[in-house]
Amino acid sequence: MRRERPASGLRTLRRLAWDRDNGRRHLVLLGCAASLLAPVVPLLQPLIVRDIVSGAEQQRALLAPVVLLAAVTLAEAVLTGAQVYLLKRLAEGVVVDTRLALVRRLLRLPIVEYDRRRLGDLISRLSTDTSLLRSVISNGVFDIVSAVLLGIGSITVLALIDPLLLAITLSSVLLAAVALWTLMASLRGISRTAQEHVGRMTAEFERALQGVRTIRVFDATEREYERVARRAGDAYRAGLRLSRREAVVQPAVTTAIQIAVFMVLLVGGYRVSSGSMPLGDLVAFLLYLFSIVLPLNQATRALTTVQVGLAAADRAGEVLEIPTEQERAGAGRERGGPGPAGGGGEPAVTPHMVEFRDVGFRYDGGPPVLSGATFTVARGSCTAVVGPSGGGKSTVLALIARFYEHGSGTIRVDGRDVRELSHEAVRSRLSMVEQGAPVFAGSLRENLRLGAPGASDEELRSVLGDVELGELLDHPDGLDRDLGDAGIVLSGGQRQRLAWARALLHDHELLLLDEPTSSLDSETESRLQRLLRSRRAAGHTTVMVAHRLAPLVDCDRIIVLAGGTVTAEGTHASLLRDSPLYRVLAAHQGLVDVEDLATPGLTG
Ligand SMILES: Nc1ncnc2c1ncn2[C@@H]1O[C@H](COP(=O)(O)OP(=O)(O)OP(=O)(O)O)[C@@H](O)[C@H]1O
Repeated sequence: MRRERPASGLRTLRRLAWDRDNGRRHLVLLGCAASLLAPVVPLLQPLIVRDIVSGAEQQRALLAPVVLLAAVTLAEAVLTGAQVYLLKRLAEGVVVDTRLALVRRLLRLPIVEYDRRRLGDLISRLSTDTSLLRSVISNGVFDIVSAVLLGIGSITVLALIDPLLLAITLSSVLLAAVALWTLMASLRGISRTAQEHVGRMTAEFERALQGVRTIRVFDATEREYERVARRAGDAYRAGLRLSRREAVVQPAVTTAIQIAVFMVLLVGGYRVSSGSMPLGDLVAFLLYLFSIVLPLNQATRALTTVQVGLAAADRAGEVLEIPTEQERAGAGRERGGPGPAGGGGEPAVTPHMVEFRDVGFRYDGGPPVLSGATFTVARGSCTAVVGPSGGGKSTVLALIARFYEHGSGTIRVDGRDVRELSHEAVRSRLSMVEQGAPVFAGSLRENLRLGAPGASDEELRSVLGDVELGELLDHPDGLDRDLGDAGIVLSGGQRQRLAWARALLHDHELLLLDEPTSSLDSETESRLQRLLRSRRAAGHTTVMVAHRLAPLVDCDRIIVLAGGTVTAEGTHASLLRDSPLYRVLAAHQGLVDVEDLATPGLTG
């Protein structure tokens, strides 16, 4: 089941901009100060203008108020510049922090989370959603604060100048407030839906790019385009719903202000002409009205931006609240080095490098994949796991590497219950060649150094020779050669040998191999087997999963896994004698005569 904890965008923003002591608090405080100061100038300006108008009417000296007006206007320009810079800086900081926090967490999630989620959607949270956060801070929250303060200040001054005109103004502005309130109630939800559609579109597009060759061959380009287009259409429609709400609100606010201005002009003009109101008061009143028009419009836009940004922060927060692999498993009682279960005293070397006792496992609520699986892998041995497709062989390797938490029973690695070890401690004992042998975009050197960052170029060249990849060094760029996305410039066999080279360089005591020779010719396969024999001679342990039995015949022990349980184990020779299933596998690969299949008990 997908776990969707409700995440609060506000909480996420607070965490990133304030809680973490990352030197950004002073920016937040300065931003707040600038927002508090920003309304002061527009509040002062009309009062000074009123003085100037009255002074002109009464033919008083105007120098002082004019100089004051110039100083206040200059101060406003400086303040605005400082505010813009501070807020942009704060916004960029929050965006980069969010991105880093997301990447940090996204690289450390339990493997099961990657199984559950669409990678494209996770990428869209990192790119599109975090960009939306920027405007929340740079022209969102603080604009609203300034506008509210300016509004309160203006209303107070307007009340002092003329309460009747203020009452007329407020009744019109109430209309705008109702429209705004209605919009805000729904904006965040619609925006969140729009962003989810963008996430799904990215996921569909990523899927299409990943399988672009297959799509071409099966003439499915147009159908794939339709899939992406459907998601783009969903995002477009959600965007339109958003725009429709905004389209109602913006004019409602503007019209309300215009009505207020007309009413003030009408009533104020009448009162000035009848002598019950000084002209300076009417001018000042109108200037105040105009001075809140712009911030009010700005605040309307800012409220929209904030809602969109908060929806984005919700989505980022959702990921940030998924516990990492380590957090979910609990910190692991011990992070330490090799030793027997229970620990204490001098670590003893146990005879088994891997031990499965009655292990039961199912993927994320699916059917049982392993049930009561029990076997051991002797230290320094080469052990193979064979069996029908889908029988759980790769799952065994995944559980040894602790990619998933097993349900029941006990798994020991190097004599230690894996649940007592941290994930890092388990993995510090092993190397792996995965099925499909992933190669990373980047240079040959970067790929080789993935698990051995300190390896010298000499060591890299030597290991390439060991796995028969010396030919790659003939390229003019040598170790700097760019291997393209997912190692596209390499052949399937080269990619597999590169995965071998990487695992050998990593050189840990336990080597896990999942179908490691499926793309190799028999000569290269023999060469790699010799490498395994020398590792075995050095006391290292190998667990190998393979369909083809030929490369496994000289393994010390072969485990036959079918239906999630170990049905037989022994050497190639003993299994041919004792395991009907193994004989069937061997016969289908031409390792024994088909007549042998007639042996009694074969179908049992
Ligand atoms: N990440 C996953 N999420 C859900 N189910 C999975 C996952 N990986 C494997 N399975 C299921 O678990 C079962 C065992 O898969 P596993 O890959 O371990 O088999 P296998 O013996 O290695 O098969 P093959 O020889 O074809 O590689 C299969 O039924 C498969 O569908």
